[in-house]
Amino acid sequence: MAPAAFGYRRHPDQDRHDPARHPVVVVGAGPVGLSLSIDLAQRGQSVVLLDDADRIGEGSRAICFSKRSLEVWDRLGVADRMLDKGVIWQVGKIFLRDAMVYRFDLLPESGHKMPAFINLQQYYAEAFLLDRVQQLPAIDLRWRNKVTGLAQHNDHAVLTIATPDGEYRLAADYVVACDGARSALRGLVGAEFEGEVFEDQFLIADVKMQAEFPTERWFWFDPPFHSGQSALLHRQPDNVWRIDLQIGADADAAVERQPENVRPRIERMLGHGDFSFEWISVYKFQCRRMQRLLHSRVIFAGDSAHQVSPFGARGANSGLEDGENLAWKLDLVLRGKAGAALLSSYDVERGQAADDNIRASTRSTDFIAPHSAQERRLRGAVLQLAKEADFAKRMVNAGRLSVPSVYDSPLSTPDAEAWAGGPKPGASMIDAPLARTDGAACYLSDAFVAAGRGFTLLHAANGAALPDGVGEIRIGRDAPLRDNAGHFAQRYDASPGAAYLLRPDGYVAARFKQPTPAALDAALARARGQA
Ligand SMILES: O=C(O)CCc1cccc(O)c1
Repeated sequence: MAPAAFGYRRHPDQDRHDPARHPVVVVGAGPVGLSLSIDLAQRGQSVVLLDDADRIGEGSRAICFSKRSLEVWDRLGVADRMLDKGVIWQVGKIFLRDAMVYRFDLLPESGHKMPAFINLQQYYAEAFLLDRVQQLPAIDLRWRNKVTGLAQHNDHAVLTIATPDGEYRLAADYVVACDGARSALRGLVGAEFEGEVFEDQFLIADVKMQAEFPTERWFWFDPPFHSGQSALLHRQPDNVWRIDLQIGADADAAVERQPENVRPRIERMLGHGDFSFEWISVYKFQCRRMQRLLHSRVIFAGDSAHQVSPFGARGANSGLEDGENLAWKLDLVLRGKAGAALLSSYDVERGQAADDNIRASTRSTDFIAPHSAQERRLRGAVLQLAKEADFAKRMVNAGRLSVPSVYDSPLSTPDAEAWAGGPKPGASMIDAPLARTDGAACYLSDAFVAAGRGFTLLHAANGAALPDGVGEIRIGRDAPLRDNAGHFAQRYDASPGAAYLLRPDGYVAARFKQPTPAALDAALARARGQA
């Protein structure tokens, strides 16, 4: 797909002597910056969104978007388009040479609005997000605005921005850096990435062809078509297939990415030459993060803050989760309804998530690219055993796929009662199928949006008085929503009277078997960073 280009337009801010002041400036109009801007705008904030390019990203880059990301996008009003265009999948298969050793299903149960994953080229995701941005007048998107300078003050930051008309300055209460792995803002705050860059290299090719492979994730160790290395295959829309081939530490990236050198590798894999290239790149796995995501008035989200290997699909998905975690907190802080403690919890929670992701990504990278002959022998034994033995299947790590982290958070109220199941404080809500009083089917995730996407009390109708400003999802025989199939009761261990206090990002702040007004008030204050 030819990338859509957007024109630079001079803004009146550029003619001011003193910098214009805005509540939030988001830097970077990739999936994370676009989604965060939409979220903030939907919460009533005005956002200036800057991008140094004049077009959406070329090449496919991220392709796998998780259930959690789709739930975020559903709240932002864009999931339908992503689902319509994307290819839905939930099954993965792992092969050793040409024999399958392991099969997994990422969503074996029904009753969820969103699928386990979709594959969708990043340029489509960005195009759909941009269309949504254009429906929201609160977002002022400025192309070819490149951040070149930063001055931090007590209660604001001032950015210097280069444009085709020269430089201007812009002040913001908060700047959110969604400007990607090569973040200019990370350099401007003087922060470095800390972590590992792995030596092994991978060749990515997006190949256009007619093929009958099922819509599943296929991963090979030591395949006959690429001996001694690993390979990955994913279907994308428009008959485009993502192929990742491990090419080792010594490969010359500049030579390997030449189409005439890629072609024979792909022909060996497919057994024919009836394809064309859409995109080719070579990358090294990196597992690293900034030590702090908050730098005074500049907040980092997505690849500017942390990087992981593509395997596991944690890059874009964790960036979208950063955005969702930040949007409601920034909104409350900008409204003067919460203070610095709430923003600090972004650093705590998303820092933990970055560590989880880096840990998972490092483990799978070590499995895919062993460091020594001994590690390679051990891996060979695990793969052989995995054909028969369940314990060995669990040890095969070809990049387990992105799941949301469970936060050990200062915003959570620990359980005071014993629960047999259900999402615990710090975990994200789980979807469930429900019915309205007229019998129409809906999902718990729909009810959360309908309740206003603020703090929400989700309860098995208990007559509890709602704290001020809290939305409600009431489920029960005499309530607006029914749990006819019992999925809600089972997924939430929800006996009559049980209540979950949900945060605006759908995470559980607290839960009670029989809440009292005092317990709810205390949990709410804590979840707002006030305790
Ligand atoms: O299936 C996976 O583990 C992720 C696939 C993926 C995602 C992003 C880039 C890429 O080359 C592969």
